[in-house]
Amino acid sequence: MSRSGAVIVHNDADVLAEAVASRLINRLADAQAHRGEASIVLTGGRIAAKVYQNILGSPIRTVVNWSKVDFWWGDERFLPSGDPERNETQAREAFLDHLKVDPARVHPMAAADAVATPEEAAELYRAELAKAAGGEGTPAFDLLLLGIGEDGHVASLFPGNPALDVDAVAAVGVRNSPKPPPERVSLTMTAINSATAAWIIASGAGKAEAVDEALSKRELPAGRVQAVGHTRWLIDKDAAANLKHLEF
Ligand SMILES: O=C1O[C@H](COP(=O)(O)O)[C@@H](O)[C@H](O)[C@H]1O
Repeated sequence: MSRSGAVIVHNDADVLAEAVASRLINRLADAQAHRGEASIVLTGGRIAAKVYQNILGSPIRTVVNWSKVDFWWGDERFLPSGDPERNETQAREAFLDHLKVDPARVHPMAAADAVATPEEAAELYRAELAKAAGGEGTPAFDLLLLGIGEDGHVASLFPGNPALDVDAVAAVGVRNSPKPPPERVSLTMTAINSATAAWIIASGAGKAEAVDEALSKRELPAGRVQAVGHTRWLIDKDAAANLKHLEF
C-alpha cells in the first residue's frame, strides 16, 4: 500500500469536530462493510473530546455497528482508573458509555491502581495488542486518531524523551513527561505508523507553530507520523495559520 497524506483545513473547532466525527463514522462503516468489524485507536485532548461528543450527536452514527468496533488508545496518563484526567475516562464519558459497544472490544491501558508502573502497563498492552494481531505486533488499525501538543508531541511521545526512539516494541512506559502527569503509557512510533490510516487533529492558535514545524521539518514527533495507507492532518484555520503550503 502506498503512503500518502494531505492537510485539510476547516473554519473553526466546531466545524472541524463535526467533520472529523462524520469522516470517522464513515471510515468505520466502510471497514465493517468490508470485513464485518472495525478498529480505532483513540486519543486524548480537547479537540478529541469535541469529536467524541459530535459522534454521539451525529444522525449518521447508526451506520456503524458499535458492538463490532475494537477501541484502543494511542496513549494514556498513568493515573488511577476513573480519574478525569485519563484519556479512557474522557472517551467513556463523552461517547463510549452511551453507545452499544462490546466491553470485550474496549482495550484501555492499565491504570495506576491496577499495576505498579507505566512499564508494566505497557507490557500488558503489548500482550493485548499481540493477541489481537494473532501472535505479535499490532493489529492493522483501520483508523488511528492523534492530537498534537504545543510542543509537537503525539500520543505520549514527547520531543527529546527516550520513549520517542523506542522502535522494537508496540507500547512503552513514559517517564518525565513535560506535560502532567509525568508518568504515561504510549504506543511507539512504530505502532502508530503501522496503522492503515492516521489522522492528526489540531485546533487553535496554540497549535499553529507545532503544526507548521512538524510539517516543514519532519523532526517533531508529529512530523514523523506516516501511516501505511494515508495520513491526514485535519485542522482548523487557527492551527493552520503558519502553514505556507497545504500539500505534503
Ligand atoms: O496529554 C495529551 O495531550 C495531547 C493534546 O491535548 P490537547 O488538549 O492540547 O489537544 C493529546 O493528544 C494526548 O493524547 C494527551 O495524552
